[in-house]
Amino acid sequence: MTVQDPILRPSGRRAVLIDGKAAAEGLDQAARAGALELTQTLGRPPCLAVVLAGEDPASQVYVRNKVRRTESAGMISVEHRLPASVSQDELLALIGRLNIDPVVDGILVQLPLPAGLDAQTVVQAIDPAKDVDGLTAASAGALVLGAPGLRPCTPAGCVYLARQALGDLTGRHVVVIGRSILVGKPAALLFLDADCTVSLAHSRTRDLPALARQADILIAAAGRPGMVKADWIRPGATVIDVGINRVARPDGSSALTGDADYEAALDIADFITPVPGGVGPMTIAMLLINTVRACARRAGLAIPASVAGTGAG
Ligand SMILES: NC(=O)C1=CN([C@@H]2O[C@H](COP(=O)(O)OP(=O)(O)OC[C@H]3O[C@@H](n4cnc5c(N)ncnc54)[C@H](OP(=O)(O)O)[C@@H]3O)[C@@H](O)[C@H]2O)C=CC1
Ligand SMILES: Nc1nc(=O)c2c([nH]1)NC[C@@H]1CN(c3ccc(C(=O)N[C@@H](CCC(=O)O)C(=O)O)cc3)C=[N+]21
Repeated sequence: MTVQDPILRPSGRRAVLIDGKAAAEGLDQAARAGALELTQTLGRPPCLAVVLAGEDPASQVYVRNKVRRTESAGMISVEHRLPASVSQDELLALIGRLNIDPVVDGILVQLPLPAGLDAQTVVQAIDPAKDVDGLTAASAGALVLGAPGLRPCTPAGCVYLARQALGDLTGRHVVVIGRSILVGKPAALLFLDADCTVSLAHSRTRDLPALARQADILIAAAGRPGMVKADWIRPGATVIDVGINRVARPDGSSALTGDADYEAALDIADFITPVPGGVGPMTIAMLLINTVRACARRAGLAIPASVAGTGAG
């Protein structure tokens, strides 16, 4: 598939949805096959430990789906839910225990952490061999250097979905909105690795709508519902919507929505990821794949063939 010249685009055609849920199911199968192979060799399944402090809504959605999918991929999921009042020292002590626990292969600390806790100190305490989120200095350094390592899951999912829609990404202009350590910054580096030309935008960027309009691929990762308007999107562009925002409905219930004005974007973009059903499921798929990889590496085994060509890095 290629992006069509906007002039040739038949009027009235709507954007093609990039089905993150279906892509994630395929990757989950690969992770499952890898987990089975490791279980047979090691006599125990790969194990992911998740630390959730406080009540961030996007994190709650993540944890719910992650536990289910880790288990259905034949891996063990251990959850550590802590109150928002947990101290930095308690959190560091827990990570210390998980680091030395021989049957824990992956450690993920949900971000953002509650106020008063220093996310950098906590994340950097994770053993890089277990850093399935790809956030430690060792993983981030490997990403910058182009060395092998565990890559951040959400950005890896964005690249995967962009490739699925567009094929080779060489030379495409990618505008990433958001520069967090979790999403925006590593996304910029991964698209750079895919030979894209990358602009990294943030809250101090001047004339963001004009910059966004130059994007062949627009990555929306600001956490601002509806921020990306129709006139921010170049006709024929691909929109990858990372935002997971819980918004109140008039009837008092709540819905998940992304950072793009989705309905309006459908008339302008050629390809778009929905929320839900886009990047979110891919994040979990990449996490499962990273857990299989971490488990194999820690045991000194080859990466199982089923996951070797997937993910990033
Ligand atoms: N789908 C998924 O799997 C995942 C989804 N998410 C979601 O993605 C979103 C972003 O997450 P995360 O990166 O952790 O969030 P952060 O809050 O850590 O970072 C947000 C970034 O967006 C920038 N930003 C905020 N407002 C604006 C604005 N008005 N104009 C331009 N830039 C802006 C900020 O700029 P500055 O640095 O200048 O402050 C910052 O760099 C959230 O909705 C989160 O829930 C996150 C992880 C995974
Ligand atoms: N250290 C860390 N790493 C993260 O990757 C991380 C994090 N902290 N904190 C929170 C955000 C958010 N996040 C999501 C992942 C998947 C879905 C997900 O499964 N979304 C489904 C939701 C479906 C539904 O349940 O409604 C979808 O979009 O289709 C959501 C949100 C990961 N994050």
